[in-house]
Amino acid sequence: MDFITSTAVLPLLFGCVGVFSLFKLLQRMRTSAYLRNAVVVITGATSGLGRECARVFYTAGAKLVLCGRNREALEELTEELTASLATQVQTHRPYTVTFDLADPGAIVAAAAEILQRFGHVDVLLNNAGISYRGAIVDTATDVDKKVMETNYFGPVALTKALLPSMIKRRQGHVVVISSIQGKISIPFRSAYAASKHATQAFFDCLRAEVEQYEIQVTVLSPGYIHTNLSLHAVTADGSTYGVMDKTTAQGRSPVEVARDVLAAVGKKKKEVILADLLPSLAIYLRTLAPGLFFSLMASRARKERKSKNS
Ligand SMILES: NC(=O)C1=CN([C@@H]2O[C@H](COP(=O)(O)OP(=O)(O)OC[C@H]3O[C@@H](n4cnc5c(N)ncnc54)[C@H](OP(=O)(O)O)[C@@H]3O)[C@@H](O)[C@H]2O)C=CC1
Ligand SMILES: CCCCCCCCCCCCCCCC(=O)OCC(=O)COP(=O)(O)O
Repeated sequence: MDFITSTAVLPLLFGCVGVFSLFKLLQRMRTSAYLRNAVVVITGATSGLGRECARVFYTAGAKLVLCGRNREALEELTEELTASLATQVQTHRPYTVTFDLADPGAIVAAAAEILQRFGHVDVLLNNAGISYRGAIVDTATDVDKKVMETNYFGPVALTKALLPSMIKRRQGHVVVISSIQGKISIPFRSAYAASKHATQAFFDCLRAEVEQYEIQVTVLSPGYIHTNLSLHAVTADGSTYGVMDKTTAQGRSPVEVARDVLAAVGKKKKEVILADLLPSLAIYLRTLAPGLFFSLMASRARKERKSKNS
């Protein structure tokens, strides 16, 4: 046994570790080469995941275009990034563009400004989004529209505004942050889940249509992340929810998720689920045993209503 361990198993083990490490190193080098000096547009850069994505893409040497509605927050982030310690690659001072994704005219103007300034976009990271809490029966249709405008029509319009220049160059990468709720629908999230399902569908269609131009499309579906999403969520009457939910507070660190986003973009992944086992299994359950999934969701709705009323 000792003989086998020393003569065969150990060298094989070291060999495997060596090959794996080399593979990882090559992957990191490929990501780094892909993003160095690349023009990367990030929406929702003022907070949460977008802010952390800004950090990792900046450190990778990308030429960032930071987008959001809050000019001051964008300027603050720019100063913070440029003041950060030297990295291994040359970094670039981010450019900021302020616009509301619910304003179609502002989106077209922002895309024109970005193209005027940089000539092209290498990576568009559609990250901005808003969540919602409420019962369908109580929810004003304007609330449904607001969520769809921010999470669906806004990213669609921005993508369409930048797509012709990507097609012309036969180069570009469209990335979208969807959600596990783009795959399964849970009670009291109707507008949010609908907007994320629509996002998934649209960008799946886009992927197929632009493959001929060598344009990449990556859809990422995270589970809970510890950001301000629940604080910023809109409720049935249009007011802000303003609560840090336990599920959000116990979610993954946005720093870690941003690293996963960077890796997925670097590897030009088509789709990535960034969630724990249970939500990932729930996606399979929805497909393979929909009746059981619907019963579980109905029970979840009953429990949630009961705890709200008690
Ligand atoms: N946190 C979570 O548990 C999960 C989040 N996600 C997704 O991650 C993405 C980022 O959210 P997260 O960081 O968590 O949440 P945050 O609330 O922390 O950040 C949301 C960002 O979106 C921007 N935004 C919201 N509305 C608009 C608008 N109308 N126009 C332009 N920008 C807007 C905000 O900018 P500002 O208000 O300054 O304009 C902010 O920068 C979202 O798409 C979300 O659905 C997916 C799965 C889980
Ligand atoms: C084979 C056994 C399978 C067992 C599956 C049981 C079903 C469990 C249901 C799990 C539901 C998970 C919901 C996850 C939701 C989520 O991660 O959402 C991410 C977000 O976008 C969060 O937004 P929110 O505004 O809702 O905080």
